[in-house]
Amino acid sequence: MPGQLVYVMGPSGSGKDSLLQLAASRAGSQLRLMKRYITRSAESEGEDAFSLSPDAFDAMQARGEFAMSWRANGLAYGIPIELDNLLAQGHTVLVNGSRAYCESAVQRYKSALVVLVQVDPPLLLQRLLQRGRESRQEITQRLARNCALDIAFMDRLREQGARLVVLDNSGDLDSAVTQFLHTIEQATTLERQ
Ligand SMILES: Nc1ncnc2c1ncn2[C@@H]1O[C@H](COP(=O)(O)OP(=O)(O)O)[C@@H](O)[C@H]1O
Ligand SMILES: O=P(O)(O)OC[C@H]1O[C@H](OP(=O)(O)OP(=O)(O)O)[C@H](O)[C@@H]1O
Repeated sequence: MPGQLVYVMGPSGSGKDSLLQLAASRAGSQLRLMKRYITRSAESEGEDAFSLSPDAFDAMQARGEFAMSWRANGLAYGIPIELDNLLAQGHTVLVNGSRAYCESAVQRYKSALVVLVQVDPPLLLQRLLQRGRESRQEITQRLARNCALDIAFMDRLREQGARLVVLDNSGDLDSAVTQFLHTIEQATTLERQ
């Protein structure tokens, strides 16, 4: 039985990492959360990711050790090729993705469930400030990225036949995670019928 990729994306600060961590802890072994390789200092708060230098990242990429990779926010992000093994073994795998990369992701993983996390815009700045990981300038750049992204990607994803779900995380995290897990359950049940 093939596995299911759940590709989660959304603006910085929308709560992707929080949703993924809590969903993975609630679901236990039923879900696998891919740990990312990011050229971000290991000291940075928040996401449990492998930290590596840009040169080390480029070397991994050159060796084909990433199933997916992209660059944004002055950083490089890699999803290890182990993802393909987990999917082949039938696992449901969660990935913290990128909106700018999502069309490439769906081209490679055609049955992916794409979850766009959304938050009321006024909340976004508040949450990024609350997280306290980025400088005010970096926060401004991340918010500006949202405006620069071509929102037609959602229509293009649907034209590609992608399964796209929008998840609102403006309320409490627990409710959003419950909705997220329910969405995954529905998608994996449908996929396997
Ligand atoms: N539903 C929520 N309610 C309140 N705070 C939240 C919620 N979801 C996430 N947060 C907080 O908002 C900040 C950004 O969340 P994070 O998961 O890092 O977002 P992303 O990974 O999308 O950048 C963090 O400080 C996190 O604790
Ligand atoms: O193309 P975009 O949708 O804008 O995403 C760009 C990158 O930013 C986010 O990661 P990161 O962990 O650096 O930021 P975040 O935790 O603040 O989302 C996201 O996971 C992507 O890797």
